[in-house]
Amino acid sequence: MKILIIDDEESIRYSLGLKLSKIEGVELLMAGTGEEGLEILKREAIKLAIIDIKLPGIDGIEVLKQINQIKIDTVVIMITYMSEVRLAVKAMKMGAYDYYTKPFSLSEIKKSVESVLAFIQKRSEIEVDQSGINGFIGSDESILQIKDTVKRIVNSGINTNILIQGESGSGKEVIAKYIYDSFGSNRPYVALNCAAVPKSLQESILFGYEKGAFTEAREQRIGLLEKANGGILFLDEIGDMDLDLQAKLLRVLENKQFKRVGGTDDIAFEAMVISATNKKIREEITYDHFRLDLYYRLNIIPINVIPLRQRRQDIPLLVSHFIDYYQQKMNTSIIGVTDEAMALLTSYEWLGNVRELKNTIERIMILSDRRYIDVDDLPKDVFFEVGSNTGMDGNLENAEREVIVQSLAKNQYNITKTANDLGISRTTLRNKMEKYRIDKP
Ligand SMILES: Nc1ncnc2c1ncn2[C@@H]1O[C@H](COP(=O)(O)OP(=O)(O)OP(=O)(O)O)[C@@H](O)[C@H]1O
Repeated sequence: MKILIIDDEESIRYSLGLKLSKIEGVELLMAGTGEEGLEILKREAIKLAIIDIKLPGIDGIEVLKQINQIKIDTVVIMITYMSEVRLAVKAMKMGAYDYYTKPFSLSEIKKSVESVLAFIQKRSEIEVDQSGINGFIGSDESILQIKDTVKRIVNSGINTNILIQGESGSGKEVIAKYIYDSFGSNRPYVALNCAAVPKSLQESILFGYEKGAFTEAREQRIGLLEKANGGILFLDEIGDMDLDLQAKLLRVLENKQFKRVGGTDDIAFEAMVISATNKKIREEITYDHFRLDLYYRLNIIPINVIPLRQRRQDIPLLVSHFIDYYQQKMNTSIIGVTDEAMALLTSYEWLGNVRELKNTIERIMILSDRRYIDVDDLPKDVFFEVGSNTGMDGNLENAEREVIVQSLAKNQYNITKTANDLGISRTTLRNKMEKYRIDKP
């Protein structure tokens, strides 16, 4: 399994590398900057990335953001100083698996990495077939409206263009697939994730090329526009499309034809174009990062997916959908969620939207051997973000008290260690101990 360490401190790369290289089957890669690390992440199948938050150039949080965008399923662990634990907690909300605080014990990190690798191994065993998980689940009014819009598009039989906007992880790709499935035919479905492909390669991938068009073009290659003919072209993260290419795409959409790179023949283009973006496209237009004319062409039918926190009634539905799915795949003991845990899951902010919820359930299903997911199975950030809301009812308060008591006991009532473990500040921990009348025994 390939592990990538991104840290600008050579001594950390060296010592961590030396320790982790003792784990059997591990291949280590190193990067001193976020940019270098991202290059490696795009090129290699990295299973685990250990990333320092503070880096020269783009920082660890930005690297994590880009990992989310290019949709690789690398598990991420952040490294941070105690004084920056808040950033690490933010990273966990963005999908990081865990964080280590400096200075750390190398032996503890080795142990922890071994258990993460066991988790990754177990997860890879169930990743054989994810098709069953692709349903478009939701009964919120906004989701029903989207389903209705899709029905109308299908009934009209017209090849229109659709722009899906929504936060990262809210289900834009799921909707694109849902549209495709709703046609119920064997049309082609071709996708390009603009964030995952370097801008310099986007054109040749989309348009294809003729033999000899440029030095590396040793033979003719058919592009995605051609492959999508008669079907659907899904342009994911359209906000990351190169500006020159935006102009060329606009011409294709207007003229309904194009030429391969280095080619002279016009090729007809007749397909539905579905684009998606989590960027605020209006702002991108203001900053001249995105062409207004292309926006109008793509946005014939707008679909806006609202964040999960604005359609909380869908959370229990999604939770049981994911539990059922993983239950069947892994045959785990978990078959449901306690009321207290569901209350927390429903109140949490889910800044990473459905993706974060799905990852949370998957992780608990792999790690827990209970029958019902309970409060202390939940990641610490889910627990404490909700726990700090004032409108918490008695049950949740009891649950929070219990987690604090357990964590204090585990850490021999060491305030710093416990606060660190729980991902909250020492002051917050002290306040909570006072509120719940928890005294040192
Ligand atoms: N309504 C839904 N029903 C079932 N699963 C969903 C739903 N919405 C999202 N998911 C799941 O959540 C994860 C993220 O969804 P998806 O990739 O569609 O998000 P996205 O909006 O395209 O994200 P990004 O902007 O980062 O590309 C996927 O694993 C998907 O299966």
